[in-house]
Amino acid sequence: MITAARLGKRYGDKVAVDDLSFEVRPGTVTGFLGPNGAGKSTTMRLMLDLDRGTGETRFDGRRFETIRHPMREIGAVLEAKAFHPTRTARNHLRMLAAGSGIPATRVDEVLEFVGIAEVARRKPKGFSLGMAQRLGLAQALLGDPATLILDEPANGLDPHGIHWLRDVLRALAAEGRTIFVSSHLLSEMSLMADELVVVGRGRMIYNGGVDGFVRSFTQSTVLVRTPSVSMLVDALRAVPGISVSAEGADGVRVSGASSATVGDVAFAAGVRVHELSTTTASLETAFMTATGAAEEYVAQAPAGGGE
Ligand SMILES: Nc1ncnc2c1ncn2[C@@H]1O[C@H](COP(=O)(O)OP(=O)(O)OP(=O)(O)O)[C@@H](O)[C@H]1O
Repeated sequence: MITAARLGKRYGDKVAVDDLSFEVRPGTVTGFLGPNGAGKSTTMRLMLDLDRGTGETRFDGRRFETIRHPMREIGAVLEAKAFHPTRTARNHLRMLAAGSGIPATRVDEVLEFVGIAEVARRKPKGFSLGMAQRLGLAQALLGDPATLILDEPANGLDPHGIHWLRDVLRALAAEGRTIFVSSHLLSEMSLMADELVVVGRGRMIYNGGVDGFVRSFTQSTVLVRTPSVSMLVDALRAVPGISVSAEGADGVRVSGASSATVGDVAFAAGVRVHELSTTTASLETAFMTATGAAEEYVAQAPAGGGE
């Protein structure tokens, strides 16, 4: 369990992280989302005592600085390409293993596990971003830690790599580990994460389950197909709070009511229904709504768009 309490960080006048508190529970993948510049990397650095700020983070009740062999308890990758410039990938890991009392045999095990055993005798300098990400994950897993903190681990991975990462993180969580992972890939996050911490301009926007996030920041709608569109529209318009719009020749899109309510209204009005389905918005839509006002860097619309 990670407990982050009142984390804060300023750069001059700029508040990068503003009083953030959250918990990351074992057995779950917790996604850390936020627009560019929202304070995700700074928060992760604060959690690992790599930056000075306010507040404190505890890992199973203990502060990072009091943990004797951090690699054996907390695996972290904050920068994809932070490796020794002249050592081979394998030697880089062997050196880290030796420093933390981890047997050298574990190095080949993790290199195999992340799928880069073939290039282990090359220098990471020449690695693609995807290969570097895999080496980073190998490094994080070296000490078989119960906690993983990963900043944008999917960045640079191809679709197969992303799929693989998702399976790996879910499997590691299923073993009871605590996994905190930031990402910009929202569709991936919706498949990978159970819980979310969403920040904007350093502040907490949402902390809770993925489904709850989508429900809180989007509105699901109900689609009805019926041969009696006008009868149904009249019946629905009589109900306060419901709004309707046409969807093709035989469809009605309904906002502000559950499918059960819509079905009951149709039944009471004697309207035959051929389809009744709920459309839930995506995590991406929820993210855009939740963080729209908290975006740090907003691109200008291209000039001469010819609207
Ligand atoms: N060393 C620094 N000096 C000054 N400002 C900084 C420094 N590092 C970060 N910041 C500022 O703090 C804020 C948070 O940055 P941070 O890198 O933590 O955001 P992020 O959510 O990780 O962004 P991204 O998704 O783009 O990686 C930003 O406004 C950034 O410009």
